[in-house]
Amino acid sequence: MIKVGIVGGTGYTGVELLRLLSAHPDAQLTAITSRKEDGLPVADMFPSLRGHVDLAFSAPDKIDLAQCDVVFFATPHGVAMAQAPALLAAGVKVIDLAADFRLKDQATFEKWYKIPHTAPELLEQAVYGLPELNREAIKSAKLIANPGCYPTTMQLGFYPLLKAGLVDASSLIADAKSGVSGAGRKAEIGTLFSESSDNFKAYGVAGHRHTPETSAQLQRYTDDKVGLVFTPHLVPMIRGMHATLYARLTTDISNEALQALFEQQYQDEPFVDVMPFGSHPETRSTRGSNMLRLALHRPDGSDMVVILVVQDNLVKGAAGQAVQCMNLMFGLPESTGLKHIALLP
Ligand SMILES: NC(=O)C1=CN([C@@H]2O[C@H](COP(=O)(O)OP(=O)(O)OC[C@H]3O[C@@H](n4cnc5c(N)ncnc54)[C@H](OP(=O)(O)O)[C@@H]3O)[C@@H](O)[C@H]2O)C=CC1
Ligand SMILES: CC(=O)N[C@@H](CCC(=O)OP(=O)(O)O)C(=O)O
Repeated sequence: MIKVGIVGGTGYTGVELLRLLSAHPDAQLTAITSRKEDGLPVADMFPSLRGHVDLAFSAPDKIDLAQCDVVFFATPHGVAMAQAPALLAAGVKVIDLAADFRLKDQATFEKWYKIPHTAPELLEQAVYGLPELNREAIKSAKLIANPGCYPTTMQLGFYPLLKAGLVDASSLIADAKSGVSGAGRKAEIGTLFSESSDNFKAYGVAGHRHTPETSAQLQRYTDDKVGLVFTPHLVPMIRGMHATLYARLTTDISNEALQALFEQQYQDEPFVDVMPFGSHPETRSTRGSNMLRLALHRPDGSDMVVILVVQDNLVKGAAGQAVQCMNLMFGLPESTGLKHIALLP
């Protein structure tokens, strides 16, 4: 059994990790931290876990995480970078769901996250945890930078087109919508029921930190300079993310050939579903599952290709993806513990 620690067990991605890992056949939950809920049984806070998790939360300074084989950080940016050096030195693998190790360039990280990076020496060894595009490196990684939720949709949607050199890399557009759980469980005015329900708005239009993350990753797959305009929106739902991606074709290609390109790219992927051409994937078709679904469109008379991508921001966008990485790092079949079908309605 893999002994698992979770730092930040009271947040939305933390409780999602608990849901997935408590049912994982090869994982044994060993340590779950909370600064505020030290001593409280996990199932008292989250009754959905009654009968599944019998541990209590521990304050981070009261627990020896070095006893774990792997520690997940489901914490705000800046927490993992403080603790990862000692854990890695003790032989513990680390999977960070935050952005501490996603950007290779320290200055870019500090510009966007507005905190100093305290473990820049680890940036080079950190492996970006997007299994569909980085599987071999993840298998031997000791430190995983789990991707952001929006970047997962953008990369898996644009990648086949960029790799095949079919689109203008300099004019990519992503118009994406997230459910409110994407903002976490912490109290904030913008996520109050009366602010976020029956309401719809864009944010971060002038610049969102997921733009440099996504651009840097996409740049790995093309020699042309990647230019990405990304606009996130908050929608009045709890879970789910929908990205509408636009790319300008530079080659004359049929719809059938485009569809075949995506189907071939993802044919062996357990968590990417290429739907029939012209489909309209719904966020609820991924709710609670680790599946990302996408569909291609060609607006009549246009040289643009439109890719619709949906996922559950807390699963494929965060905790499920992190467990997918754990499976790879420990030599397990990649889908272990991740075969849930989405919840309808
Ligand atoms: N929500 C989402 O859809 C996604 C989130 N992410 C990223 O995952 C991370 C976690 O997000 P999310 O679960 O939504 O956040 P939440 O705000 O819901 O939870 C944060 C957790 O971190 C703990 N925490 C906060 N500060 C510290 C600290 N200084 N030391 C130790 N623990 C701390 C909190 O617990 P306590 O206060 O009890 O200690 C809480 O359990 C973030 O970096 C986020 O950007 C990534 C992809 C998607
Ligand atoms: C709705 C909402 O607020 N979403 C978050 C994204 C959460 C996430 O995936 O981002 P990081 O891990 O990079 O923080 C946001 O836009 O900041």
